[in-house]
Amino acid sequence: MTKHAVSPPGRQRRTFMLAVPLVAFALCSWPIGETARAAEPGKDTPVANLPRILVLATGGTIAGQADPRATGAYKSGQITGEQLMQSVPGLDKLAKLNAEQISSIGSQDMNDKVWFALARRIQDAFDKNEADGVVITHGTDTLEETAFFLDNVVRGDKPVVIVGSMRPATAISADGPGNLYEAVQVAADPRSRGRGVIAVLNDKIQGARSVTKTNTTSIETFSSPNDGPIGYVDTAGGIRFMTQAAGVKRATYQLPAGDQLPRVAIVYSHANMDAVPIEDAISHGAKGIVLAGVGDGNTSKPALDALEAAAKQGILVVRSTRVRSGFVTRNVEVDDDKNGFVVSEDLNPQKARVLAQLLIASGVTVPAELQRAFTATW
Ligand SMILES: NC(=O)C[C@H](N)C(=O)O
Repeated sequence: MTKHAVSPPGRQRRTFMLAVPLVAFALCSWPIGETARAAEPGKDTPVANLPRILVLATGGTIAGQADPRATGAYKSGQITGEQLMQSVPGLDKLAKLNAEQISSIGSQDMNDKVWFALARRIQDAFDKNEADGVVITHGTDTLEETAFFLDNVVRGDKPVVIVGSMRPATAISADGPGNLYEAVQVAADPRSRGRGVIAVLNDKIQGARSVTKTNTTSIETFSSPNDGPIGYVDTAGGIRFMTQAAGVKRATYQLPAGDQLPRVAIVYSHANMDAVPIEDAISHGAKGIVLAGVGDGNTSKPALDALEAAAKQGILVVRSTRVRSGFVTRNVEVDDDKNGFVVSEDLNPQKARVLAQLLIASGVTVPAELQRAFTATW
């Protein structure tokens, strides 16, 4: 050890006292690029300069209220979007807000009618330049399907953010107000443009293709098993985008006329699987069948035979998986080329179903084209 390796105690203290303010100054003035908060509207932004955010309320637990029937019981979709916004202090400093009620349902009741109404309203608001961004308040049960549907049918690059909560508005430590605040923060931020429909819950920003609900009741429920969040947001630190969302579409498909998508069934595979659920789906008029297969989108011999027969009848058969992460790959244990099947890649069964519906509605039948539609750019 040299004699300079250990400084005398007085010098150490002086160096330390000098270093602390220097480091603090450096940290405060460090240019933090994408994380910079300057782009975000704040308390000093004049109202006239605030972005215009259209809030479309659909119901869900975020709008839920306690039900006296039992402790912990509640009903979804009890309060309006307007009431929800009023319960969040400081929201009006982030954006000029305008709320519209599209529906008041738990998202277990989400349906094509509400999807079409949402898609048409958002498109109209963007086409007529009525809004700089949209926030959709939604139940969490089917939030990922709505996000994915809208990503495929709403054109443009203005932010569309979907938000929900796991605890009703009347709960102790309700997560809705914080989530809504962060959703508006993200929708109001120009850096959110061009990222497709994004979900904001519990401080995470996640892409429509990847995001999925992974826990029945915890507030830490949404994750993106194959690629993780695209960014983070919190009321103190602002927004940090880390990466681009996978497979961003923001419209490839036209909304079909009317307000209904073609019937596509999801068939869940398991041990000792027979062909009955597949035959049922066909007899009820399914135009497509998505297999929530075991492993890499596999299923039993009788079920495979029934699916092959379905594909021969012109029913679109998509192999997905009941496994939470990973990809379903073509022609591994199943001969997709021979059977006329499509694989869902990373799309879970519920999202593969939405895409199958849009493809059928668009009249796409060429196998290579169908398969291409399921393949994301990574
Ligand atoms: N946390 C929730 O929002 C669940 C509720 N069932 C819904 O999806 O509307």
